[in-house]
Amino acid sequence: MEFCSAVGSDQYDAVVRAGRRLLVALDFDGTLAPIVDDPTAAHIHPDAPLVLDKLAAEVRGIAVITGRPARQVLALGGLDEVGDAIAEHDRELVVLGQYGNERWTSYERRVITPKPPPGLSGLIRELPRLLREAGVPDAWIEEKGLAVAVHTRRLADPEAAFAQLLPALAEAARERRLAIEPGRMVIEIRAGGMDKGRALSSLVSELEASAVVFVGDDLGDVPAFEAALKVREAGFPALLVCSGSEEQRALREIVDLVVDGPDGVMQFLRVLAADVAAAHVSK
Ligand SMILES: O=P(O)(O)OC[C@H]1O[C@H](O[C@H]2O[C@H](CO)[C@@H](O)[C@H](O)[C@H]2O)[C@H](O)[C@@H](O)[C@@H]1O
Repeated sequence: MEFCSAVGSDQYDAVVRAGRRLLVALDFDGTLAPIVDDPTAAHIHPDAPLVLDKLAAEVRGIAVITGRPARQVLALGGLDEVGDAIAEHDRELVVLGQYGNERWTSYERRVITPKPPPGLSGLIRELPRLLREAGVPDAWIEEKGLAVAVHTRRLADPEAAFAQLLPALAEAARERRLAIEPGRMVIEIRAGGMDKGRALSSLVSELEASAVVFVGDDLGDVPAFEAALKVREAGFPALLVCSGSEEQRALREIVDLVVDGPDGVMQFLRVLAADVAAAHVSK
């Protein structure tokens, strides 16, 4: 493994030694699932169920922390079944959807979700007009219950459309006291007050984990990387891993390791599982 931070190698060794105290948290799109043009067809990497199962046997817990609605990611990820397999090792799979606003666990098997933020339904009604006025009438609108996402990936010039839309959608969000979440060819408008960092920090406390690995690919993952850094600053091991892409290079500056997209994530998790297992044997 080629680490890109000065502390990456030591942190990797320390999270391996943490073993059953280690929480591994992963983003979904671009990390566990390859990016595809149609968001409704973004299925989990075919190797992921087995890889997560093997890893779960060695660590404290596995979590998926995603911008997707929890129910959607359960279906696209086959995560119910992954939860069944993990239960065989007496481990829990936690899914935190909509940037931590929704929660599902393989022990409880129900999605807990808050009410949509005030202002969202009015904004959704206004969106077709806003898109027309921004000169991007054909952007795809994804209604997510607690949020709305506007996608440009399937347009003729996705980057230009994204740049045209961002100021208009940021203004519309600000007027309604909603948060804006730019991502890979997507601009999301959602409730503020929660992000993947808060979600990760709460989960570390809840599971009493004393080491963390977080893997993500996009700007919405930055708060989770920052939360992992706080774990490290508190004196516990934390490894920050980027699922690398040409599309999103900004994360490379803040992480310890860049792997080659979801294929690279699978390879990293396999090696991590094997190293943690070997460390248990040698104890
Ligand atoms: O937090 P994540 O799990 O990474 O979810 C973030 C957003 O991902 C989805 O959009 C992204 O993936 C699509 C499928 O590969 C792709 O077409 C799109 O361009 C990407 O931005 C999803 O549709 C959003 O709702 C999520 O918030």
